[in-house]
Amino acid sequence: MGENGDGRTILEGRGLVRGYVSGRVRTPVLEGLDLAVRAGELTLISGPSGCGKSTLLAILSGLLRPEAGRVHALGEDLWALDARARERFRLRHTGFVFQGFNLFPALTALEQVQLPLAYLGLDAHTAQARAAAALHEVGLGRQLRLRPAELSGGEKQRVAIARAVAKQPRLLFADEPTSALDGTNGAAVIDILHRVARTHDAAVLCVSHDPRLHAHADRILHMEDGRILDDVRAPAAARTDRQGETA
Ligand SMILES: Nc1ncnc2c1ncn2[C@@H]1O[C@H](COP(=O)(O)OP(=O)(O)OP(=O)(O)O)[C@@H](O)[C@H]1O
Repeated sequence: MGENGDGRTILEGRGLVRGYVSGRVRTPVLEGLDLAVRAGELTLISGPSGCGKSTLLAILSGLLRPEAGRVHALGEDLWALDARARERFRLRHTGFVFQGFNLFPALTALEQVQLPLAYLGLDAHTAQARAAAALHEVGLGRQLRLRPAELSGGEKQRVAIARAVAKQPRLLFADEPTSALDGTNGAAVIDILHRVARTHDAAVLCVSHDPRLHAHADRILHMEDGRILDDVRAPAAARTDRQGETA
Protein backbone atom coordinates (compact mmCIF):
# COMPACT_ATOMS: atom_id res chain seq x y z
CA MET A 1 0.00 0.00 0.00
CA GLY A 2 1.12 3.59 -0.39
CA GLU A 3 1.12 6.06 -3.22
CA ASN A 4 4.90 6.34 -3.27
CA GLY A 5 5.81 2.79 -2.32
CA ASP A 6 7.42 3.88 0.94
CA GLY A 7 5.72 1.08 2.85
CA ARG A 8 4.78 3.49 5.63
CA THR A 9 1.25 4.26 4.50
CA ILE A 10 -1.18 2.52 6.83
CA LEU A 11 -4.31 4.52 6.05
CA GLU A 12 -5.43 5.40 2.59
CA GLY A 13 -8.56 6.87 1.04
CA ARG A 14 -9.14 6.59 -2.71
CA GLY A 15 -11.81 8.37 -4.73
CA LEU A 16 -13.91 9.23 -1.68
CA VAL A 17 -17.27 10.75 -2.49
CA ARG A 18 -19.81 11.90 0.06
CA GLY A 19 -22.59 14.49 0.22
CA TYR A 20 -25.59 15.19 2.41
CA VAL A 21 -29.16 15.12 1.22
CA SER A 22 -31.71 17.53 2.59
CA GLY A 23 -35.13 17.28 0.97
CA ARG A 24 -34.43 17.06 -2.73
CA VAL A 25 -31.13 18.82 -2.59
CA ARG A 26 -27.82 16.96 -2.30
CA THR A 27 -24.89 19.06 -1.13
CA PRO A 28 -21.60 17.54 -2.23
CA VAL A 29 -18.85 17.54 0.39
CA LEU A 30 -16.12 15.11 -0.75
CA GLU A 31 -15.70 14.84 -4.49
CA GLY A 32 -13.24 12.10 -5.28
CA LEU A 33 -10.80 12.76 -2.48
CA ASP A 34 -7.50 10.83 -2.30
CA LEU A 35 -5.09 10.76 0.59
CA ALA A 36 -2.45 8.52 2.15
CA VAL A 37 -1.40 8.78 5.78
CA ARG A 38 1.85 7.35 7.10
CA ALA A 39 2.74 5.64 10.36
CA GLY A 40 5.00 7.54 12.73
CA GLU A 41 3.73 10.93 11.62
CA LEU A 42 1.35 13.60 12.79
CA THR A 43 -0.64 14.64 9.74
CA LEU A 44 -2.76 17.75 9.97
CA ILE A 45 -5.79 18.37 7.79
CA SER A 46 -6.57 22.05 7.48
CA GLY A 47 -9.19 23.84 5.45
CA PRO A 48 -12.06 26.31 5.71
CA SER A 49 -14.99 25.69 7.99
CA GLY A 50 -17.51 23.36 6.41
CA CYS A 51 -15.15 21.97 3.77
CA GLY A 52 -15.70 18.42 5.02
CA LYS A 53 -12.82 17.70 7.43
CA SER A 54 -15.00 15.99 10.05
CA THR A 55 -16.85 14.10 7.33
CA LEU A 56 -13.51 12.81 6.04
CA LEU A 57 -12.41 11.67 9.51
CA ALA A 58 -15.71 9.85 10.02
CA ILE A 59 -15.27 7.99 6.72
CA LEU A 60 -11.61 7.11 7.32
CA SER A 61 -12.38 5.83 10.81
CA GLY A 62 -15.25 3.59 9.75
CA LEU A 63 -18.10 5.66 11.19
CA LEU A 64 -19.65 7.07 8.01
CA ARG A 65 -20.01 5.13 4.78
CA PRO A 66 -18.73 6.90 1.65
CA GLU A 67 -21.03 6.97 -1.38
CA ALA A 68 -18.08 5.93 -3.52
CA GLY A 69 -14.42 5.15 -3.01
CA ARG A 70 -12.43 2.92 -0.69
CA VAL A 71 -10.62 3.15 2.59
CA HIS A 72 -7.65 0.85 3.18
CA ALA A 73 -6.62 0.72 6.80
CA LEU A 74 -3.88 -1.61 8.08
CA GLY A 75 -4.40 -3.83 5.08
CA GLU A 76 -8.20 -4.01 5.44
CA ASP A 77 -10.70 -2.70 2.93
CA LEU A 78 -12.65 -0.99 5.70
CA TRP A 79 -16.00 -0.49 3.97
CA ALA A 80 -15.98 -4.01 2.49
CA LEU A 81 -16.07 -5.47 6.01
CA ASP A 82 -19.44 -6.34 7.52
CA ALA A 83 -20.64 -4.08 10.32
CA ARG A 84 -19.43 -6.37 13.12
CA ALA A 85 -15.97 -6.82 11.66
CA ARG A 86 -15.70 -3.07 11.11
CA GLU A 87 -16.73 -2.42 14.72
CA ARG A 88 -14.13 -4.92 15.91
CA PHE A 89 -11.51 -3.21 13.74
CA ARG A 90 -12.43 0.19 15.20
CA LEU A 91 -12.28 -1.12 18.75
CA ARG A 92 -8.86 -2.73 18.31
CA HIS A 93 -7.06 -0.30 16.05
CA THR A 94 -8.51 3.21 16.33
CA GLY A 95 -8.47 5.91 18.98
CA PHE A 96 -10.27 9.25 19.05
CA VAL A 97 -9.67 12.62 20.61
CA PHE A 98 -12.41 15.25 20.37
CA GLN A 99 -12.68 18.97 20.88
CA GLY A 100 -14.97 18.58 23.91
CA PHE A 101 -12.86 15.91 25.73
CA ASN A 102 -15.92 13.63 26.29
CA LEU A 103 -14.97 12.61 29.82
CA PHE A 104 -17.34 11.13 32.41
CA PRO A 105 -17.80 13.66 35.26
CA ALA A 106 -17.94 11.01 38.01
CA LEU A 107 -14.80 9.07 37.04
CA THR A 108 -11.20 9.73 38.05
CA ALA A 109 -8.56 10.19 35.37
CA LEU A 110 -7.40 6.63 35.94
CA GLU A 111 -10.93 5.22 35.63
CA GLN A 112 -11.59 7.20 32.41
CA VAL A 113 -8.58 5.58 30.78
CA GLN A 114 -9.10 2.14 32.30
CA LEU A 115 -12.75 1.77 31.30
CA PRO A 116 -12.37 1.24 27.53
CA LEU A 117 -9.58 -1.28 28.14
CA ALA A 118 -12.12 -3.58 29.75
CA TYR A 119 -13.90 -3.76 26.37
CA LEU A 120 -10.68 -5.08 24.86
CA GLY A 121 -10.83 -7.97 27.30
CA LEU A 122 -7.93 -6.90 29.53
CA ASP A 123 -8.16 -8.04 33.15
CA ALA A 124 -8.58 -5.27 35.74
CA HIS A 125 -4.98 -5.40 36.97
CA THR A 126 -3.44 -5.15 33.50
CA ALA A 127 -5.93 -2.47 32.48
CA GLN A 128 -5.09 -0.36 35.51
CA ALA A 129 -1.35 -0.67 34.94
CA ARG A 130 -1.71 0.26 31.30
CA ALA A 131 -4.00 3.19 32.13
CA ALA A 132 -1.53 4.52 34.68
CA ALA A 133 1.32 4.20 32.17
CA ALA A 134 -0.67 6.12 29.54
CA LEU A 135 -1.41 8.92 32.02
CA HIS A 136 2.28 9.10 32.92
CA GLU A 137 3.08 9.31 29.24
CA VAL A 138 0.98 12.48 28.87
CA GLY A 139 2.47 14.00 32.03
CA LEU A 140 -0.45 13.30 34.38
CA GLY A 141 1.22 10.79 36.68
CA ARG A 142 0.28 12.90 39.73
CA GLN A 143 -3.34 13.45 38.74
CA LEU A 144 -4.52 9.84 38.51
CA ARG A 145 -7.18 10.23 41.22
CA LEU A 146 -8.63 13.57 40.09
CA ARG A 147 -12.03 14.00 38.42
CA PRO A 148 -12.70 16.27 35.41
CA ALA A 149 -13.99 19.15 37.60
CA GLU A 150 -10.57 19.18 39.32
CA LEU A 151 -8.56 19.30 36.08
CA SER A 152 -7.71 22.20 33.76
CA GLY A 153 -8.82 22.15 30.11
CA GLY A 154 -5.36 21.12 28.96
CA GLU A 155 -5.22 18.35 31.54
CA LYS A 156 -8.67 17.08 30.52
CA GLN A 157 -7.55 16.86 26.94
CA ARG A 158 -4.44 14.98 28.03
CA VAL A 159 -6.66 12.48 29.88
CA ALA A 160 -8.63 12.05 26.65
CA ILE A 161 -5.39 11.44 24.75
CA ALA A 162 -4.24 8.91 27.37
CA ARG A 163 -7.59 7.14 27.00
CA ALA A 164 -7.16 6.95 23.24
CA VAL A 165 -3.51 5.89 23.45
CA ALA A 166 -3.86 3.30 26.23
CA LYS A 167 -5.25 0.68 23.89
CA GLN A 168 -2.21 1.26 21.67
CA PRO A 169 -4.03 1.94 18.41
CA ARG A 170 -2.11 2.29 15.16
CA LEU A 171 -4.66 4.85 13.95
CA LEU A 172 -5.37 7.89 16.07
CA PHE A 173 -7.92 10.48 14.98
CA ALA A 174 -8.26 13.92 16.52
CA ASP A 175 -10.98 16.40 15.60
CA GLU A 176 -10.11 19.97 16.62
CA PRO A 177 -8.35 18.73 19.79
CA THR A 178 -6.99 22.18 20.70
CA SER A 179 -9.83 24.52 19.87
CA ALA A 180 -11.07 24.72 23.47
CA LEU A 181 -7.54 25.39 24.76
CA ASP A 182 -5.30 28.45 24.99
CA GLY A 183 -2.10 28.66 22.94
CA THR A 184 0.21 27.07 25.50
CA ASN A 185 -2.07 24.15 26.31
CA GLY A 186 -2.89 23.70 22.63
CA ALA A 187 0.79 23.47 21.75
CA ALA A 188 1.39 20.99 24.58
CA VAL A 189 -1.45 18.77 23.36
CA ILE A 190 -0.24 18.80 19.77
CA ASP A 191 3.31 18.03 20.91
CA ILE A 192 1.98 15.00 22.77
CA LEU A 193 0.13 13.82 19.66
CA HIS A 194 3.34 14.28 17.68
CA ARG A 195 5.27 12.19 20.18
CA VAL A 196 2.56 9.51 20.25
CA ALA A 197 2.91 9.12 16.49
CA ARG A 198 6.64 8.48 16.93
CA THR A 199 6.67 6.27 19.99
CA HIS A 200 3.71 4.09 18.97
CA ASP A 201 4.50 4.15 15.26
CA ALA A 202 0.91 5.29 14.79
CA ALA A 203 -0.68 7.34 12.06
CA VAL A 204 -2.07 10.38 13.86
CA LEU A 205 -4.55 12.29 11.75
CA CYS A 206 -5.61 15.59 13.20
CA VAL A 207 -8.24 17.97 11.85
CA SER A 208 -7.76 21.58 12.76
CA HIS A 209 -8.08 25.04 11.36
CA ASP A 210 -5.82 26.44 14.05
CA PRO A 211 -2.76 27.80 12.17
CA ARG A 212 -0.71 27.80 15.38
CA LEU A 213 -0.52 24.03 15.10
CA HIS A 214 1.14 23.95 11.72
CA ALA A 215 4.62 24.26 13.18
CA HIS A 216 4.06 21.09 15.22
CA ALA A 217 2.90 18.76 12.46
CA ASP A 218 5.01 16.55 10.21
CA ARG A 219 2.77 17.10 7.26
CA ILE A 220 -0.13 19.38 6.37
CA LEU A 221 -2.85 18.46 3.93
CA HIS A 222 -4.92 21.40 2.80
CA MET A 223 -8.49 20.57 1.93
CA GLU A 224 -10.79 22.62 -0.23
CA ASP A 225 -13.60 22.00 -2.70
CA GLY A 226 -13.94 18.37 -1.66
CA ARG A 227 -10.32 17.45 -2.36
CA ILE A 228 -6.81 17.67 -0.97
CA LEU A 229 -5.29 20.62 -2.80
CA ASP A 230 -1.93 20.81 -1.12
CA ASP A 231 0.41 18.35 0.63
CA VAL A 232 3.25 20.00 2.52
CA ARG A 233 6.04 18.60 4.66
CA ALA A 234 6.00 20.77 7.75
CA PRO A 235 8.79 22.33 9.83
CA ALA A 236 8.46 19.82 12.70
CA ALA A 237 9.61 17.06 10.37
CA ALA A 238 12.70 19.01 9.38
CA ARG A 239 13.42 19.83 13.00
CA THR A 240 13.07 16.19 14.06
CA ASP A 241 15.22 14.92 11.20
CA ARG A 242 17.91 17.42 12.04
CA GLN A 243 18.00 16.41 15.68
CA GLY A 244 17.95 12.73 14.83
CA GLU A 245 15.17 12.37 17.38
CA THR A 246 13.34 9.07 17.35
CA ALA A 247 10.97 9.34 20.30
N1 LIG B 1 -25.35 15.12 9.17
C1 LIG B 1 -25.32 16.11 8.26
N2 LIG B 1 -26.43 16.42 7.53
C2 LIG B 1 -26.40 17.39 6.61
N3 LIG B 1 -25.32 18.13 6.32
C3 LIG B 1 -24.19 17.88 7.00
C4 LIG B 1 -24.13 16.87 8.01
N4 LIG B 1 -22.88 16.83 8.52
C5 LIG B 1 -22.20 17.80 7.87
N5 LIG B 1 -22.97 18.43 6.96
C6 LIG B 1 -22.53 19.51 6.05
O1 LIG B 1 -21.43 19.05 5.31
C7 LIG B 1 -20.44 20.07 5.18
C8 LIG B 1 -19.12 19.56 5.74
O2 LIG B 1 -19.24 19.40 7.15
P1 LIG B 1 -18.00 18.98 8.07
O3 LIG B 1 -18.46 19.00 9.47
O4 LIG B 1 -17.43 17.72 7.55
O5 LIG B 1 -16.97 20.17 7.76
P2 LIG B 1 -15.70 20.66 8.58
O6 LIG B 1 -14.67 21.02 7.57
O7 LIG B 1 -15.32 19.64 9.61
O8 LIG B 1 -16.25 21.96 9.29
P3 LIG B 1 -15.71 22.75 10.60
O9 LIG B 1 -14.30 23.13 10.33
O10 LIG B 1 -16.62 23.94 10.67
O11 LIG B 1 -15.89 21.81 11.76
C9 LIG B 1 -20.99 21.29 5.88
O12 LIG B 1 -21.56 22.12 4.91
C10 LIG B 1 -22.05 20.74 6.80
O13 LIG B 1 -23.10 21.66 6.97
